[in-house]
Amino acid sequence: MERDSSPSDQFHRYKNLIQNGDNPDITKERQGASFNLYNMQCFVYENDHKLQRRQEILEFVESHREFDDPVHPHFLNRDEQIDRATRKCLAMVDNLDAIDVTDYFDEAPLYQLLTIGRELHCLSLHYGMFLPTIQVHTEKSLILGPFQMAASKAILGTFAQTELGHGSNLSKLETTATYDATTKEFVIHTPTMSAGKWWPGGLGKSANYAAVMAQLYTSGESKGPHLFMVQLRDNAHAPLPGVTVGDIGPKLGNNANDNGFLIFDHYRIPRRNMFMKYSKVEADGTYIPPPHAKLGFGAMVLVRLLMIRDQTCQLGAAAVIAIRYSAVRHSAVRQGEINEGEGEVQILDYRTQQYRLLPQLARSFPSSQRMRSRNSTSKYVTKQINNNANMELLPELHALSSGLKAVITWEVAQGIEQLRLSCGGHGYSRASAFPDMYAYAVGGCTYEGENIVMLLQVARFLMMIAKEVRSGNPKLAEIAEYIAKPDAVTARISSWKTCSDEDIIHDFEAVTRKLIFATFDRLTTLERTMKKKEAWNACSIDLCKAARMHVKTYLVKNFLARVRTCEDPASRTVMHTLAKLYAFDLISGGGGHFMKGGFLSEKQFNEVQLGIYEMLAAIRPDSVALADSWAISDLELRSVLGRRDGNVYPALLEWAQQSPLNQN
Ligand SMILES: CCCCCCC/C=C/C(=O)SCCNC(=O)CCNC(=O)[C@H](O)C(C)(C)COP(=O)(O)OP(=O)(O)OC[C@H]1O[C@@H](n2cnc3c(N)ncnc32)[C@H](O)[C@@H]1OP(=O)(O)O
Ligand SMILES: Cc1cc2nc3c(=O)[nH]c(=O)nc-3n(C[C@H](O)[C@H](O)[C@H](O)COP(=O)(O)OP(=O)(O)OC[C@H]3O[C@@H](n4cnc5c(N)ncnc54)[C@H](O)[C@@H]3O)c2cc1C
Repeated sequence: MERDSSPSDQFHRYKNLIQNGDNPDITKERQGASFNLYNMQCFVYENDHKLQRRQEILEFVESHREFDDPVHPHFLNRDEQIDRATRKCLAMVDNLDAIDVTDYFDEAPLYQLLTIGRELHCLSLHYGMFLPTIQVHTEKSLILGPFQMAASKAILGTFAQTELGHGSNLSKLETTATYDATTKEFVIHTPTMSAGKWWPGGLGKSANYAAVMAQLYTSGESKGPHLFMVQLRDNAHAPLPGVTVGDIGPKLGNNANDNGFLIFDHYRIPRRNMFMKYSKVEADGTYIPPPHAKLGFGAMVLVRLLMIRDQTCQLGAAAVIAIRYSAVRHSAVRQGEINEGEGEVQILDYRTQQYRLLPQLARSFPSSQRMRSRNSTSKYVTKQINNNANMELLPELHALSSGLKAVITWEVAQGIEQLRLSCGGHGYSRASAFPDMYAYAVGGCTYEGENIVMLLQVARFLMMIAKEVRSGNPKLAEIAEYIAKPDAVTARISSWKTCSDEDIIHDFEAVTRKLIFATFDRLTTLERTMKKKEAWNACSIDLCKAARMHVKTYLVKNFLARVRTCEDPASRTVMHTLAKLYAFDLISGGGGHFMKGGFLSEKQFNEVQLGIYEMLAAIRPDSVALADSWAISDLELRSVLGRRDGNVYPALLEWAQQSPLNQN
C-alpha cells in the first residue's frame, strides 16, 4: 500500500502552486498611490541619508551568516531562546563598526531589531541603562575608565533598582549603602526579604556588574537613594562572596532576557564606586548634596526618551503588517459582500476595517517623528546642567519624558491589540508577530516608571503651573505656555477639509486648559478639608485625565507642525490628512471632554465623526504606500502576514512546517 505523503510533502506541493511573484492585489495598491514613495520615506526619516543608512545596515546584516537563524525562534524553548539571543548578541557586538553606536535613536535600535528581533536579550540593560548610567552619572575626569571597560565589554552591567517590596516609590527602597570611614568603603546590604533586588535585566545569568540604587547612610545619617557601581561576579563568572544572584523565571514576554534577583550580605565596595558626579561622600564621610535632588534619576529620564521612539516604531510595524495583510485578504461571507454578486472584496475596503487600521497608522507617525527634537532637548538640558548647574529645564524634561512615555506605551499596546484583531485568526498566530509585539509593548507600560505613576508626575507639573497662572505671576515652560492663554468659549472645529491647523490646536488647548483648571479647583477645594496627600489621592483620576490630555495636545501640535515642514506637496497632502485623522480620532474618543459645557456643539461633533469617515475613504487608496513609507524590511518586520510581497499563505505553510510537532 502506498504511504501517505508527509506534511512536509504536502506543504511543498501547495507552496509551489501558490508562490509566483508579488501578490497582484498588493502590487495594484502600490501602483495607485498618490505620492512618490521615496519622497515620503525621506520625509518620514527626515532625510535621504537616514534612509540610505537603513539600507546599508540591512545589507550588512543580511550578508553576515552569523546573524542567520537555523531554527525559527518561535519554535525554541526558553533555554534555547536565551542561547540564540546570546549568540546573536555576540555577533552583534563583534560587528559594531557597522553602525554609529552613539545613535541611540535610529541606528542602534535598528541594528538590534535586524540581528535579534524584538526580544530584550542578555545585553539589553548593559546598552540600554548601564552605559547611559555611566555616561550620565560619572564625573568627567573618571568616566573614561568605567565607560571604556563597559564599552569594550570587559564588564557587563545592569541597572538594579527595583526591589521585591518597592518599584515606583524610590524613596522607600530598602537596600542600604553604609559608609565606613575607617576602611573607606561602602557596605551594601539587603536588610529584609522585601529589599531583595528583583527584575533587573541581564542580572540572572549575564551581568558581572550592576549600577545599584541603595539608601545612602553616612556619618549616621540617611541621605536617600544613590547609585553605586557594584561588581557581582568574579572572573570565572561565579557570584562573589556576599552576593546571591539568579534568574526570576519566565515572564509574559522578553524571555530571552535573564531578569534576575540580587541579595547582598554586608558586601563591601570601595568609596570611589559611588557615582559621584552630582552628590559626593568625602573620604571622612562628609556628604556633598547634588545641585538638584532628582539629578540621581537622570538615567531613567534618558531611557524614557529612548523608549518613546522604540515603542512607536513597534506600532508602525504593527500597522504595516495589518495594512498589507488587509490588502491581500479577501472576504465574501454573504453579509460582507459590498456589491452582491461582484465577488470577494479586499478586507481593506470595509469601512470598519479602515477604522481599525488607519487611526493606528496615524498614531504611529507623530511620536516617532518628534523624537529627534526631544533628543536635542535632552542633550540641551544635560549640557545646561553640566556647564552652568542650570536646573531650570529639569522639571519640564521630567514632565515631558514621563508623560510621553506613559501615553505612548499605552497607545502602542492598545494599538497593537487592535491591529491584531483586525487580522482575524491569523493575527493570533505568532507567525503574525503581533503576540511578540504586544508582549514587548505592554512591558513598556510598566517598566521605567509605571504609567499611572508617570502620569501623576505630569499632573504635579500641571498643578504647579495652574497655581502660578492663578497667582498671576507665571514662569512658564514652553510646553505649558498655552495654559496661561485666555479661556475660549466656543470650539472652532468644522469640516476636516475647511478647518485650519490653528482651529484644531485652539480647540485642543482650550479643552486641556479647562480640564487642568477644573482639576486644580477640585484639588484645592478638597485640600480645604483633607490633608494634601489625601486630597491628591481623591483627585487622582482627574489628575491623570488632565495629564493625558496635556500630552495628547502636545502630540497633535507637533504632528501638525511637522507636516508643515514636508517639502513634497503630494506627500504633504496625505500626511496632513493623516494628522487631521489623528486629531479628529482623539476628539471623537474624548468626546466627553470636548462637549462639556457645550464647548463643542452637537453639529460640530457630527462633523468630526463624518470627517473621520471621509478621511478614511480619502486615505484608503494610499494606505499600502503609507505602510511602505515606514521602509521596514521583511527581516526587521519578522511577520509572515506583513511580508512585502504579500505572499502570505505559502509563507504561513512554510512557517508551520517548522513546528517540532511536524518533524515526526
Ligand atoms: C529602549 C531601552 C530598553 C531598556 C529596557 C529597560 C528595562 C527597564 C528598566 C527599569 O525599569 S529600571 C527601574 C525604573 N524605575 C522607575 O522608573 C521608578 C519610577 N519612580 C520614579 O521615577 C520616582 O520615584 C518618581 C515616581 C518620579 C517619584 O519620585 P519621588 O517619590 O522621589 O518624588 P516625588 O515626591 O513624587 O516628587 C518630588 C519632586 O521631584 C520631581 N522629580 C521626580 N523625579 C524627577 C526626575 N527624574 N527629574 C526631575 N524631577 C523629578 C517631581 O516632579 C517632584 O517635583 P515637585 O512637584 O515637587 O516640583
Ligand atoms: C519587563 C520588565 C523589565 C524590568 N527591568 C528592570 C530593570 O532592568 N531594572 C529595574 O530596576 N527594574 C526593572 N523592572 C521593574 C520596573 O521598573 C517596575 O516594575 C516598575 O517601576 C513598577 O514598579 P512596581 O513593580 O513596584 O509596581 P508598583 O509600584 O507596586 O505598582 C503597582 C500598582 O500600584 C500603583 N501605584 C504605585 N504607586 C502609586 C502612586 N504613588 N499613586 C497611584 N498609584 C500607584 C501603580 O499604578 C500600579 O497600578 C522591570 C519590569 C519589567 C516588567
